[in-house]
Amino acid sequence: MGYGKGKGKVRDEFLDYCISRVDPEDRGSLRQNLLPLSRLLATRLRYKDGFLRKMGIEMDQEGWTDLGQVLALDDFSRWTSMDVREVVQEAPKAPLFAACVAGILAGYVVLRRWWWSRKLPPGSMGWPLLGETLSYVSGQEEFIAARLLKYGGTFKSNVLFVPTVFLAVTESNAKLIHSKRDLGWPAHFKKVMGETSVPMVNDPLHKRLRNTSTRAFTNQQLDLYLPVLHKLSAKYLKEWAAQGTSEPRDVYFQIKKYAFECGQAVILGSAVTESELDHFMHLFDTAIAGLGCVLPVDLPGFPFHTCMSARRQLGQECQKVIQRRREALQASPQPTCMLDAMLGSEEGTSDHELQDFCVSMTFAGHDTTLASIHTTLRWLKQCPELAAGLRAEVDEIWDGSAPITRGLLESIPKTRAFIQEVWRKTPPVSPIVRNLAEDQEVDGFVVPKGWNLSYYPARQFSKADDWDEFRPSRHLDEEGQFIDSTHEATLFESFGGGSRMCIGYKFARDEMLTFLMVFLKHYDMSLASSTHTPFPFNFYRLEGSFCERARTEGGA
Ligand code: HEM
Repeated sequence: MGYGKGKGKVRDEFLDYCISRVDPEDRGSLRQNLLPLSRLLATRLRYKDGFLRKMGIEMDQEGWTDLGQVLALDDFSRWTSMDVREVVQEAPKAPLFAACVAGILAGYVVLRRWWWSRKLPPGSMGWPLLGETLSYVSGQEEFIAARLLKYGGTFKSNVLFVPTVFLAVTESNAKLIHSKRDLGWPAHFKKVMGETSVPMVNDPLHKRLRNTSTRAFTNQQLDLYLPVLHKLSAKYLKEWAAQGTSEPRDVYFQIKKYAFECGQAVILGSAVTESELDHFMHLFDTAIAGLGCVLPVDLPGFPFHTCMSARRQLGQECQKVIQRRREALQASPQPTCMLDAMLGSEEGTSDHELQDFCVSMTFAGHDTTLASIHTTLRWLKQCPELAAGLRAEVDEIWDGSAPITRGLLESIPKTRAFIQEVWRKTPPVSPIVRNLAEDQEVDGFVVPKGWNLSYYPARQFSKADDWDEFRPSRHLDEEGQFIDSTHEATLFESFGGGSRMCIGYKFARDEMLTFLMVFLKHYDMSLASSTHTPFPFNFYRLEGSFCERARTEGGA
């Protein structure tokens, strides 16, 4: 019997033979000892030197020999159970076991790498761990467009510490990414945002929570929010204009507070007081900083602990509001805010889920609109002729004091087209991402389970004509009616798509339109500078000051 041949057979023969040689009462324990040993060694055993010499078996320098030699020995049949036990005791079980496992694992890793490297799209994975993250965060659009061009379409990279395949901009790839449902956020994101928050969870929890949350975004609910948005736009713009100075200043925090209050008033209701609002904003900002913690350890002394303490407090504050809204709904069942719509849900949403709803909607809705308002004002100031056209459109349909209604928002197609062009040209969130729950074939490549797929109709790869031109009229038809491109996935992907599409996109549009109507009707801004900030939200940060429109244009 040759060395290395018929290992299974050799093993079985050896085992059976040994067993047949020992006392019947010893057989159970001998089998127990021999089985793992023979499985691991297959055809090789290590013998005590003296024993092997006595048997006349040759060894290599390290004291190994061939089991075939042992079985071929004539006098093997004369081995006693003691001889067999000696063999068993001398066999080096543990080191060999470890060596075998390590060898198998190393082989597996090498083979898997080799196999995937043949199937993966082209591209560079960058530095170990860091990948190409730095180039990515310094300009996602440029990063993606440059590589789509270089690799002729779909390419791989490693960004934000996750191996990622960026998809070529095609209808089929847009469909593919929209058909995927899973997001692969780091575990600490979930702690910060809430274990039951819609943007963090995957199916089946995602499906249930998302279904319940859509109650807050029905057309009927959205109409309820318009007076709140109108009131807050009027209040803040008036305040900013009153503070107006000839000295330009960073308007980021002014606009942030406006966007935050709009979110809170619509999510939690107008019962939130001014001091509660400031407290909420502080807690919220401290908690959200946890997303960027490199060491997400929730123990005293770690920065993440401070963030999580704020997050726990935020949950408690939300709970107080939930209680208040419950009582208010008992007195008058008419819903006034998103939380009311959730409380009216028949599907039994727990208080914990309600708290996470409030936090996650604030997160998803407030920085995105904050970024959009900055960028809209920047484009307005860049394009004075377009701005004049929009003012004329608003002047024509609104006296500046009547309530802003759905009807009014729908009669300003140029303004709607303007906002859509702002979102096409400078999308606040980009690109959209899904995590793969199983291996996926894409454009003839295979992307392994656990990787991210990313899709973004960047620059010249967008299907927009003259993609670099800021031209709102592209969103108007021949009769001047607004063309909604929200679902045109090769042109416009600012709100994503499929079962994870932005749940608040209609509300975001209402907020932008309401703000813009009040601004265009009554106010103006002198812009000193605008600085492009690509990450984490893509927008232009502004320096300037607000003033009443009459001062620059001689009256509206
Ligand atoms: C200009 C404003 C906004 C932009 C550009 C924006 C953009 C996005 C994008 C790109 C996504 C991911 C979509 C996908 O992966 O397919 C998303 C998801 C989401 N957005 Fe928005 N969003 C905005 C405003 C809002 C507002 C105001 C709310 C709520 C009040 C909101 C709530 C959400 C939620 C809950 C998700 C997660 C949906 C899910 O995972 O099922 N967003 N948003």
